[in-house]
Amino acid sequence: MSPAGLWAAASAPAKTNLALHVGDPGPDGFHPLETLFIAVDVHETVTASINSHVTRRGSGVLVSVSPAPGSEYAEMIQSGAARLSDIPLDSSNLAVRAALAVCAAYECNPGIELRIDKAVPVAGGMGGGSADAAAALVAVDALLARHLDRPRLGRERLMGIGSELGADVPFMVLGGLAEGRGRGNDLRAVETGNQLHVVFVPQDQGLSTPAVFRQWDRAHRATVDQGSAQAPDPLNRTLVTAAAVGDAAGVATWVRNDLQPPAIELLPELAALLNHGVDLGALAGWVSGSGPTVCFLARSAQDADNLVDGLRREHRHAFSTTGPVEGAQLIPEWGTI
Ligand SMILES: C[C@@](CO)(OP(=O)(O)O)[C@H](O)COP(=O)(O)OP(=O)(O)OC[C@H]1O[C@@H](n2ccc(N)nc2=O)[C@H](O)[C@@H]1O
Ligand SMILES: Nc1ncnc2c1ncn2[C@@H]1O[C@H](COP(=O)(O)OP(=O)(O)O)[C@@H](O)[C@H]1O
Repeated sequence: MSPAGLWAAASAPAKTNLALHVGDPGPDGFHPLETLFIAVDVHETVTASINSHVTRRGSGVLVSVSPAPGSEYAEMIQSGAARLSDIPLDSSNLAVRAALAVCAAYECNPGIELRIDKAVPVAGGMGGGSADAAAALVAVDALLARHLDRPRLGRERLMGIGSELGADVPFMVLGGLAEGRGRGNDLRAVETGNQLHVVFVPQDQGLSTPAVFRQWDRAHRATVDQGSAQAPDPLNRTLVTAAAVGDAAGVATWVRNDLQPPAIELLPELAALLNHGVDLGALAGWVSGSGPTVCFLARSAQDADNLVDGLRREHRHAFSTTGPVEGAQLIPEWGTI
């Protein structure tokens, strides 16, 4: 706890992509995307406090990570399917980078301690590190505004800062359902109605996002080499409308992830799992983002629970979520702000 007793906590959701259309990379190596993000109700929580002792150590931001009690991630740690040591605790941690970026915006680093309560499996294509960054942006903004008695930077400015940290970070601040273009950080919010029920099946092994994009490149080398770089296909408006109104059958028909084939090339067992979920009653299955977490769409909360039960009977990790949910938020009752 900070000597001044000043601390703030924020949560941010995980995501999947109901559409992920990839174009040929530009000179910076990044791939232009057309994507439809949906934020789901599994959350990372970041608690930030001021600790002047921390300024004398390293970057001036200290981070610790614990599995969120009761989360599937905590179970994965307990069963040996995931290791906390996969998460860096130095200045490459996305939450640390986010805290430092907010400090830079305020031109002040009084020494900050971060605690991450992690519920989102690591390197799974669910944007857990980006959610940590988004929650840290919101928590540290509130903390420094109060510490310095200044107005908060606010959501728009935090999304701009998040853009510099990673392609997914601005969406984790925004949340809901949103179309993403460019690197995925040029966002347009979509108004939504009913909720969708999505079952996530995390894998014991992670996949590196750059490795999956490189695998995609191998299959598309011909067009890049010929100097005829292809833009990503535009989003399917029928899918966007179906997701907006919570029409699960419509989403199941049109869901599309261009990174799924390269993810399956890197982890071939994903193909059988995708078919198996549909055999167990899912409306559709897809790889979440760059994978390897697999998602299944269920018609109802009951169908989602039945699917989770079926998968868990086979000793798989699985949990059900709903979305869209809101983006990064302060948790007033967890802080002194
Ligand atoms: C694929 C997606 C889909 O939402 O997320 P994940 O499923 O991995 O969570 C995103 O595009 C990833 O977002 P994020 O994980 O924030 O990526 P970044 O840190 O910005 O970039 C990591 C690396 O991915 C590659 N990258 C990322 C985004 C993009 N539009 N083109 C790319 O080629 C680059 O090699 C980059 O160095
Ligand atoms: N706070 C963080 N939590 C998890 N991973 C992090 C974090 N900060 C940096 N990383 C690094 O980012 C990589 C991707 O993590 P993550 O965001 O969970 O996956 P994905 O990009 O597939 O959604 C990890 O393998 C890890 O090395």
